[in-house]
Amino acid sequence: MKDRGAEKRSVRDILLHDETVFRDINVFDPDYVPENYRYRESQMEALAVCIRPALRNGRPVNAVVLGSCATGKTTAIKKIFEMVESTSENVICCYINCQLHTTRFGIFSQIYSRIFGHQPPETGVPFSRIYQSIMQYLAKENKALVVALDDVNYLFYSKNANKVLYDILRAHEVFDGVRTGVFAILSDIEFRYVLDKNVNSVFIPQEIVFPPYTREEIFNILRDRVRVGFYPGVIPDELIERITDHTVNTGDLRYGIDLLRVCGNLAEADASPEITRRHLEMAVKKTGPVTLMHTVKTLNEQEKEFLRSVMDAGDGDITAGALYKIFQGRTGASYSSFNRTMEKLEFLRLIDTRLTGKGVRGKSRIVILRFSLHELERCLNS
Ligand SMILES: Nc1ncnc2c1ncn2[C@@H]1O[C@H](COP(=O)(O)OP(=O)(O)OP(=O)(O)O)[C@@H](O)[C@H]1O
Repeated sequence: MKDRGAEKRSVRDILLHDETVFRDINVFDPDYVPENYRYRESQMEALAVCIRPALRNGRPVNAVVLGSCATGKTTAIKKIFEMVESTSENVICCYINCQLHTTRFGIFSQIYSRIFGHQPPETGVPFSRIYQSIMQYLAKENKALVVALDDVNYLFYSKNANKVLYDILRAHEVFDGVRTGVFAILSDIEFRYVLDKNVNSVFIPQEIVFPPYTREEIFNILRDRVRVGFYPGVIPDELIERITDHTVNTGDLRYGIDLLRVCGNLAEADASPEITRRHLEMAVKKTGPVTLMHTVKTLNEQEKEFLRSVMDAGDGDITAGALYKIFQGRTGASYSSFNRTMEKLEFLRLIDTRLTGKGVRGKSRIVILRFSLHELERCLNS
């Protein structure tokens, strides 16, 4: 690199600097689908077995796809959907992120848009008309529909899971010949029993499990990403080993991939042709817990204010009553709205609450943050 070692660089230098350590920076994006997708052959086969009947005029088999965060569930679904659609025109595959789409209308709008190539109008069209258009199209064209509901636990919170599954899976009772299936993706194993308890027997799924990656697998996945994302020689294997250790400690492969990206950016900011140990140390300080960050980003302002109130309360136990006073000071919201927010954040595993046995009928609760204040602050401020 031309200006390697330059002590002081002007803003203009930085903007015009045209050398890069990245062969393809998109490789480090959260929704990048890697060409080389290893260690998930048996899960891909299980997904294929579920879809196969749909290719032969039958009904797809429902599945629940289980595994902790960043174990490759979404990637597997996207890859298999891509394969199916390039193989056959008789199956429509629709991937829906339930963190973004939590209502019946929202979910069926996504399916509608997948089929017709545009969203239905947001107002003035009743749900039933959208639903009918979808099902009539499937019946008339004799096409099967497979819907992947990613992070389906968000639908439980909005209490829409049962209705949505029912709408999709019992369509054939009203629309003759319609063939539909659902892949429900869950990253929190604890929700497995919630699914059984809350969803009626219309959904009897095959279970496809994505176990956590071993250390060696993580190292190989990160090294593959390095090969595609960086120019040769940018990062030595020894540093990939260190990043692997950090990744194993957090249990989140996304964190490792993000560390690589941040390291690359820091090397570039230094006009260094390679990533050094110092860049990694800086990157570790800069990079927050990716999954927590991801969840916090999906919260609305009131939910974030709740978390800020927890931060205001500082370390140590705080009762729900005391926390409400802080929350009310920040938002002016009612106690019932505070309670609803608390339930949602507990549901999303951001906080825990525990009964103290005191207060009215022993119902006083304390609120416990499931992450450190420091981590939370980083996520709220990013
Ligand atoms: N076997 C693999 N090979 C290469 N990259 C992988 C593999 N598994 C996961 N990844 C990468 O890890 C990141 C997270 O993967 P993905 O989104 O598929 O996980 P997930 O299980 O759906 O996560 P979550 O439950 O948190 O949504 C992505 O960048 C993906 O490319």
